[in-house]
Amino acid sequence: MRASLTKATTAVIGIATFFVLAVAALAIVLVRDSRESALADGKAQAERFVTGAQAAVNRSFLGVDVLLASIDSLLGLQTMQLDWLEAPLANKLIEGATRQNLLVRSVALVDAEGTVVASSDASDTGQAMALPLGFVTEALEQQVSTLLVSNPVVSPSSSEPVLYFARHVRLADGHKLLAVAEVQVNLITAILVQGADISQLEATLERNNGTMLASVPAQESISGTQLQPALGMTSATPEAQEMPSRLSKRPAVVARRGMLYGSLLITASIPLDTVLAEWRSESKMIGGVALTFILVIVVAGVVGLRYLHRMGQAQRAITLAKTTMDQALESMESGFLLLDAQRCVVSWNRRYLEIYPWQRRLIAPGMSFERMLTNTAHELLGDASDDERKTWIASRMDMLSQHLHSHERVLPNGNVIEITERATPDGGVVIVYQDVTRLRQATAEIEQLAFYDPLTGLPNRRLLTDRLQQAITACTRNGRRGALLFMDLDHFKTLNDTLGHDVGDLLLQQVAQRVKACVREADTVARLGGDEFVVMLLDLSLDPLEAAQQAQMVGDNILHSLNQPYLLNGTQYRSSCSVGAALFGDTHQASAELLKQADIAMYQVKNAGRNALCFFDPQMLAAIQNRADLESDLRHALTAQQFELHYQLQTTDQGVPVGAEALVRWRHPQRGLVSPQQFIGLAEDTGLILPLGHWVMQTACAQLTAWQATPDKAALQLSVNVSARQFRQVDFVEQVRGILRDSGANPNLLKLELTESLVLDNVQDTIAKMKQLKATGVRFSMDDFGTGHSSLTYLTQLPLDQLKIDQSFIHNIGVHASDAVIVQTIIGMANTLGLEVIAEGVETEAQRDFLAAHGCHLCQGYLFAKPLPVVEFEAMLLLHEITV
Ligand SMILES: Nc1nc2c(ncn2[C@@H]2O[C@H](COP(=O)(O)OP(=O)(O)OP(=O)(O)O)[C@@H](O)[C@H]2O)c(=O)[nH]1
Repeated sequence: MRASLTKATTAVIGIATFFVLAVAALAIVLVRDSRESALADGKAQAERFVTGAQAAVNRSFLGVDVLLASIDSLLGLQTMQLDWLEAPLANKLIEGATRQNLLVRSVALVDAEGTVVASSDASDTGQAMALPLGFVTEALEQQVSTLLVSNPVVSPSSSEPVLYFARHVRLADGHKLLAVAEVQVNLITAILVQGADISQLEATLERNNGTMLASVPAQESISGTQLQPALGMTSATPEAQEMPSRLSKRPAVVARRGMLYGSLLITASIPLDTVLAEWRSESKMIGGVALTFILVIVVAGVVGLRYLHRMGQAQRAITLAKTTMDQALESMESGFLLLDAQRCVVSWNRRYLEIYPWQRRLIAPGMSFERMLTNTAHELLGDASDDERKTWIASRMDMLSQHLHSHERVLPNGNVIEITERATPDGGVVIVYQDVTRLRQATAEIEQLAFYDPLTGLPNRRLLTDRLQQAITACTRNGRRGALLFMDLDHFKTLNDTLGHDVGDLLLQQVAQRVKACVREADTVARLGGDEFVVMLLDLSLDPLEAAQQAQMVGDNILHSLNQPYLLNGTQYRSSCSVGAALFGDTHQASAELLKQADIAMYQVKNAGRNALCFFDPQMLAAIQNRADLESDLRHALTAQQFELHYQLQTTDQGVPVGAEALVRWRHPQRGLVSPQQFIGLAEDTGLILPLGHWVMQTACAQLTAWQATPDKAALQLSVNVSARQFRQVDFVEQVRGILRDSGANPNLLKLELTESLVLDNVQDTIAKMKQLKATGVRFSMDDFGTGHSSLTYLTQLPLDQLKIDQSFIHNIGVHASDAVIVQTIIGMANTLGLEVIAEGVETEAQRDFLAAHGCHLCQGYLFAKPLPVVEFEAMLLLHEITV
């Protein structure tokens, strides 16, 4: 393409140059020819002129010659002697003859001395005639009388330049006389010009030796002088020549003609300026036209070259764009195949051949796509019959014609190729092949992560919910039943805590395997998280009872399977699980609702002792709903100031008040007074125990401060229960100190009651915190003592002040002998350790007496007082009603 452009450029330059040269050459030829012709015309004109002048001057000179020659016979000189000549008569005769000739001014007859013998002007007779020197002698010495013409001289009579013409005549006595005619030069020049009107013409009458006799224009200054070069006579009618003009010496065409009279000739010079004047304007015109042509050719050439240059630029741009496009296509991550409107291959890229390596040996521009498909069919459908292959090819061609845009194919190597087809404006098709193997793998992985539990590979909550919703819809439609088994491993936390999280994971994986083995393929086993699994059973009986039996059977199988020993990292382990079951299919329920039902049933099993299966009971749902409502109310109770403290008296066995236990009460606007048994557990589960505990501590300390101001109550101690969560707070010690500081209560009167389980949970932390608080004066009592696994070891380490015997033992005094023994032991232990001991739940005098008899002199119980609001409590103290 580039070479052809270069050729075209060269051709344009060549053609333009050729035409320019041709026009220039033609112009030069025309100009030269025209010059030649102008010169020829000029020469012809000069020759015509000189020929005419020659004839005219010859005629005039002949007239003068005849006049002079006739003098002889006119005067009869041949028959007379000189003495016989009668001058007056001769004068008259001569005058008469002279008058016949217009050219001649006068004619005289002179002797050898130059004296006028007779003359047309009678006055001259006898006078010496002023002839040029030697003229008379030369004329007389002629052997044969011929006309002799003198050089120009100024006539003495007319003072004008004249020429003298002379011829001698012989007298009878042998004397020679000379007949002389005087002719004015200007008359000769007039004859010479003949009225011709040739611009800047120079005409001369001269001798062969160059002596000029007359000229046009008249040149008196050089008249008689010799013109150079002397032209002489070469031929009778020599051609005109280019040479300097005779007078002004300017370049000219010069023609000449010899006269009848020997040595005289006539020249005509026409300057080249005149000759070539017309040629010059013609040349200018030719030059102008040629120049115009040349300009047109040059402009056309330049336009052509510019067009070619632009074409070259456009071609370079196209080439660059094509190269860029080719590079882009080659570096494309996708395969690319371009088909024309006839579905034949136009182009493809490297990636296409990487995806379809078997096309390498076959593909070629112009090959039909159908043929390529035949090749592909052999690779993709190795075992297929010819008919199957043909069908495959036909369907593929069909797809191509329909422009389905995008579809996928799996190659024999497992790669997934997405094929996208787009129609091109010229009816062809661009097919893009993208390897989406990784994308599909990633999608599958994402799906796995989104819908499956990574630990067990089981469907997760999301997928279960989805499938459950579908199953509920399907069951509602076909009337069949399904069941949901909600499973939670028993005491799984203990396994985690004892053998570690990794071992816990192993158990979860084995549980997943075992549960899967207990159900059919169509059923779903999912892990919700932690140790919670759900089994969704499908296609159970239409009859609800039968369906429940089928679910029970599967559930029992699962329980049995999970009860079998596990081998976890070489350690044998036994586990069980609790299963809650819920049937679905009779009405359309939300999946969340069903899950909740099965969950409730599972909690029922947990409460009932675990390792069993229980179907969902609607009453249980009501209880749970109630608990949820209570929780919601509890959250608002603090801000709504619905809590209050009641105080239960602590006294000596003699009824002397020593203090009180602060007990929290919830006065609900609708429910009335809610007992702590109903809400303390809930507050602990929800974490609300923390703000509640803080409020109790603040209120109790404020009360202590208030009592300090009244002498009868200033010594009362106040016991406050502390929950485990509250005590475990990192800043618990700080909180108590802060409350004491803010309230101004005496720390020695504040007694914190801790349970055995709290203390045992983290003995070291408990001791540390107790010691810190003890340092500020706070006292400690061990609540519910005797119910836990108390050991002497930690009792000795704890900075306790008091043991509080649990009311269950007090209640059984006199009922179970063993409990009475326990009470005695506790009292003994307290005495041994130097601790105070107090009994709670003292309701009878017998109990009080038993306790007093065995050394426990502090009591709390209905026998002395019930828990009372502060006003009533204080009123009770005032009335001293304690008279037991
Ligand atoms: N190993 C392991 N433990 C987990 C995982 N997810 C949650 N857990 C633990 O599973 C335990 C679940 O305990 P719960 O079901 O609440 O209590 P439990 O000990 O099984 O007691 P019950 O269910 O009342 O019998 C918690 O200790 C969680 O920390 C997990 O992916 N792997």
